Amino acid sequence: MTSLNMIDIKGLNSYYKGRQVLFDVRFSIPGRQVTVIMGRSGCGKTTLLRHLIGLKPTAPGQIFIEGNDLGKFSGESMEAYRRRIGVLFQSGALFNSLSVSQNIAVPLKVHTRLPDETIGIMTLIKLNLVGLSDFGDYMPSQLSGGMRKRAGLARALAMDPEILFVDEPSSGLDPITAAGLDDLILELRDTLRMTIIVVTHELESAFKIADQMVVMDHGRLLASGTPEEIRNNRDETVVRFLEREADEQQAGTEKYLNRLLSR
Ligand SMILES: Nc1ncnc2c1ncn2[C@@H]1O[C@H](COP(=O)(O)OP(=O)(O)OP(=O)(O)O)[C@@H](O)[C@H]1O
Repeated sequence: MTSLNMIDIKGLNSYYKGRQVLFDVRFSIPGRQVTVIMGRSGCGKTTLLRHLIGLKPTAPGQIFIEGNDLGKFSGESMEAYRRRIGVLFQSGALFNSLSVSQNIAVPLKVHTRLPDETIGIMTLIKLNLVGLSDFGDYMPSQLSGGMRKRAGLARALAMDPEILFVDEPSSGLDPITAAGLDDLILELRDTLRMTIIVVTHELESAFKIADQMVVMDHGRLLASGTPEEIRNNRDETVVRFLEREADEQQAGTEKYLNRLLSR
């Protein structure tokens, strides 16, 4: 028996006010692996993510979740799907007026009727998972960028999602903190066996965490495959993308190190 993919995207097109930004995108996301969606700024990664989490209607084109057409989900099925997914947005998207613990408790309060005591315990478990056990009472403004990302991740994990979507985990973080977040993503895949979809333009991070990669360019799928297959892809546009990103990333790391050394 062939195993079912967690998600199949078939001929997805997308528009903002009549302007087409995704063109016939098709690929599959296997379960319990890390799939990385890569591409330069503006190529449509976040838009694709918005379709995948049901924030943008899929027609024309289809997205299947374990074989079921997302576009045909009833309100109830969509609610059930949302309970199965966790999303870490680019900014971390924490509520600034709530403490870290209160932020993590939000999905549990919205989606469950669990007593406060149970929610408190579950919140602690998630804080521990992301290495923030001592920071539950802190306000988001008191945290560093990396810690805010971790807190956002803890909130995305609050409902024990089967599928985790992460938008640009490294954005705004220094390379060392970003690497720590990559390790955490791999740990979630290995220990909790989650299906993880990461959107990024950071090459080093992408090759470190991906089981499967998808490269997008101007709203089109340029290539997909294992990291090995992408690295060996001889298509001119793919090669150019990888070389240019590597140069830019190197420049970014050098800039960071120079900044550190000049302090
Ligand atoms: N809300 C919106 N309204 C109109 N156009 C949009 C909107 N969001 C994105 N776009 C456009 O859609 C295209 C794809 O944008 P998208 O944000 O999906 O790309 P991206 O690859 O995620 O970029 P980045 O890495 O900078 O976040 C871009 O041309 C962008 O200008």
